[in-house]
Amino acid sequence: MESAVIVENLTKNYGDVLALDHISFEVKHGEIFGLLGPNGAGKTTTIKILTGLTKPTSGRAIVAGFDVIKQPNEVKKRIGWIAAEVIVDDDLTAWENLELQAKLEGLNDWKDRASELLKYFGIYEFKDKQVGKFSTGMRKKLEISMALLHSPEVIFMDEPTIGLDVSTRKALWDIIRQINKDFGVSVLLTTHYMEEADMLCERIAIINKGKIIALGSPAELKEKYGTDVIEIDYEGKTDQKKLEKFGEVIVYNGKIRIKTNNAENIIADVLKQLSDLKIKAVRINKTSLDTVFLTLTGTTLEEGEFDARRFYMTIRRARR
Ligand SMILES: Nc1ncnc2c1ncn2[C@@H]1O[C@H](COP(=O)(O)OP(=O)(O)OP(=O)(O)O)[C@@H](O)[C@H]1O
Repeated sequence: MESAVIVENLTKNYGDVLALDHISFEVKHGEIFGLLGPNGAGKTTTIKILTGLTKPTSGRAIVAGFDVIKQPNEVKKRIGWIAAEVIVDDDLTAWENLELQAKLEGLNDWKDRASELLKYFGIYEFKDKQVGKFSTGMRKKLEISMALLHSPEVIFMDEPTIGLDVSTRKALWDIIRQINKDFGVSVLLTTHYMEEADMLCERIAIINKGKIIALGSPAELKEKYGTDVIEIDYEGKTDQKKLEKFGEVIVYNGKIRIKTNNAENIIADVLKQLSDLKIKAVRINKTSLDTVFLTLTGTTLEEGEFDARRFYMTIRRARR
């Protein structure tokens, strides 16, 4: 069977900005697939192309068996989309939101399905309550109900847990896993949270500056690119050369980073070498997707291009 999503050499220019640079990947049927990368990497642009909101400059994409450029309406019938910002209408009840969604989708027989979804998510008894009074978790459940109303084959989620507290985020991971299993829906989500990609996605593509720089299951990527990283905050002057016998060393901004396969075994010797420095903090980061990203790009996701201003704008939008 053809994959749920096929992306071939997708490229997108916004004027001089090359937002996507020949990316290719496939999402298999029934898979939870993640696009992981910092702000500005091209994640939203990818989702916008796959949901028909914008056209690629070149390349090809097939979603649920249809070409997103040539058959956008066929694609739209078969996909659900959950944006980073909350899309429910606070002034309406949950049921009215579903009714509006049904109208937008041109659905006639939607009421049984809507009841079934609200029951599935445990919010049926609140169906006639105004959504403005819902908790964040309940709103997310309603949003997902709306996205599932027309029984899509593929769901796109752009930064689904941005701005959520840790427990709501984890609850949402469970929901995403459940709908994937119970409704057989394939999921393509974007995230800049390493842990989210690691915990939730069967396979991920790491995207940076418009390019896919690695693709595989979290375990495969850790195996291939992962290392332990010793991180030392210091004051004083250090000689990088002295440390190179321990592994690959990066020194910048008052931080030393050493990539190694056996952090615990060498840490004492490393600190001995640095006895003339004022050591402020020492951390050992075991292999994780964060160290995979560091190996591939020389920077961590947080340091990368995480844009706090845009992040808080998104949260403000979500809270409105
Ligand atoms: N409408 C637009 N006009 C011009 N440039 C754009 C437009 N949309 C995105 N870009 C640029 O394209 C690049 C990729 O942006 P995109 O939004 O896809 O990244 P992202 O990984 O989703 O990050 P974010 O989480 O910040 O949305 C960035 O350099 C961005 O500034």
